[in-house]
Amino acid sequence: MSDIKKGLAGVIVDVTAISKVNPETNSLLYRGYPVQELAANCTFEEVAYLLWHGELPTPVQLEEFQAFERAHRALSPVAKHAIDLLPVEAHPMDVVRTAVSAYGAADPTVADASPEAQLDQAKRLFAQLPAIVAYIQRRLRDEELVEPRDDLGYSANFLHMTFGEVPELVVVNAFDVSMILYAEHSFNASTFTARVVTSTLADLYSAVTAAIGALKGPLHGGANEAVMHTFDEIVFADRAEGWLDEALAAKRKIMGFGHRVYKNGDSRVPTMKAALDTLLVEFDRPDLGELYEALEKAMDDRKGIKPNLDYPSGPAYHLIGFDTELFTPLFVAARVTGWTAHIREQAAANALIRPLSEYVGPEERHLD
Ligand SMILES: CC(=O)SCCNC(=O)CCNC(=O)[C@H](O)C(C)(C)COP(=O)(O)OP(=O)(O)OC[C@H]1O[C@@H](n2cnc3c(N)ncnc32)[C@H](O)[C@@H]1OP(=O)(O)O
Ligand SMILES: O=C([O-])CC(=O)C(=O)O
Repeated sequence: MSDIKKGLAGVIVDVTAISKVNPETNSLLYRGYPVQELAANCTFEEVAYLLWHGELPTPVQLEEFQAFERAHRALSPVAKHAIDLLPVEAHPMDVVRTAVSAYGAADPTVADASPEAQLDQAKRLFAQLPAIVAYIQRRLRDEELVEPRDDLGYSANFLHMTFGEVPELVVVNAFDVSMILYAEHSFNASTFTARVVTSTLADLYSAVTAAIGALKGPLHGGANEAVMHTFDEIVFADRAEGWLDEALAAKRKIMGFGHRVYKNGDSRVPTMKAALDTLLVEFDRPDLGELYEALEKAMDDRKGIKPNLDYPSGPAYHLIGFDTELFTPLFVAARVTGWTAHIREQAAANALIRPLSEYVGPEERHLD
């Protein structure tokens, strides 16, 4: 057997200038800036701009970008129609995947792969995703669609479209931080998927739709949902150790823990945990904080495995008021920035991604 790296573990497949994940220093840089600094000082709109353009926007550029985003916030009739055709009980990740695909099929620029057209498509998808996700949430609760407000920033408007009101600033800020932290993470499975699709010269929407499919799985983005199911199972902090022992004995994977690249903790967790702490205070839920810490400690004691970003994000989205099934679609709304930055980077220096495999099936044989 030749030297096969299962899951491409440890394999460097290309270069990227978008983000740097460094497990040795436990750091994550977006275009050179530490993500913690961006989360403390920038809005998600500024970070999106940075990921696409390589530089933070000047005040004039930011104003232009905000005006564009606000002009494309209303749910597209095609996306709405596609959503309305699906059963209400369909999983929101399947619905968001379908809505993005339908939106792309109806875009007359879909076949235009020029850098300018792809940037425009990326920015429109960025503006559309809050409308898509908010509408899916409202439909699940049998509530009417809420029109966007153009006097609000991205996150405040997202929450307004979801809940029909703008929550306290502390909630908007925690949500905005989560969007920034989820925006980009180098060659993770969904981003790599987007790059593979782009490498065939398929359009941006095909690449994003495929990436949404890759994100859905619980080993990747689906873990933020699964974390909440874990908390729902355990309920009380003093049951965390016993629950964990049973789960490990049953060889269950504990969702929200472990990472392919970080082996000593995820660089984004302290920032997201701080945002979660503000929500635990705001919603007076010390019990959830105790449960969070009890499971984290038990997992560290038993396996020495640390939480990843999905661990604090799950309970944060729960406190903000989203149904659990909406957590991964929120990840989509954030990661569409990273995916589309990578799609444009792949397209600009393309090579078809087509690795080899070692054949282990039957030797050549013939029909009698
Ligand atoms: C935003 C994101 O997408 S972050 C990732 C979100 N995913 C999750 O939280 C799902 C749970 N975690 C996992 O399944 C894994 O940690 C992964 C898939 C994220 C990373 O996996 P890999 O790098 O392939 O690590 P691998 O699965 O080889 O784990 C190494 C060892 O740690 C164990 N391990 C790793 N994570 C976990 C976990 N969450 N629960 C229990 N055991 C774990 C494995 O069972 C394995 O043990 P073994 O050597 O005795 O077989
Ligand atoms: O990098 C990964 O493999 C998964 C991850 O944390 C992300 O996509 O944010």
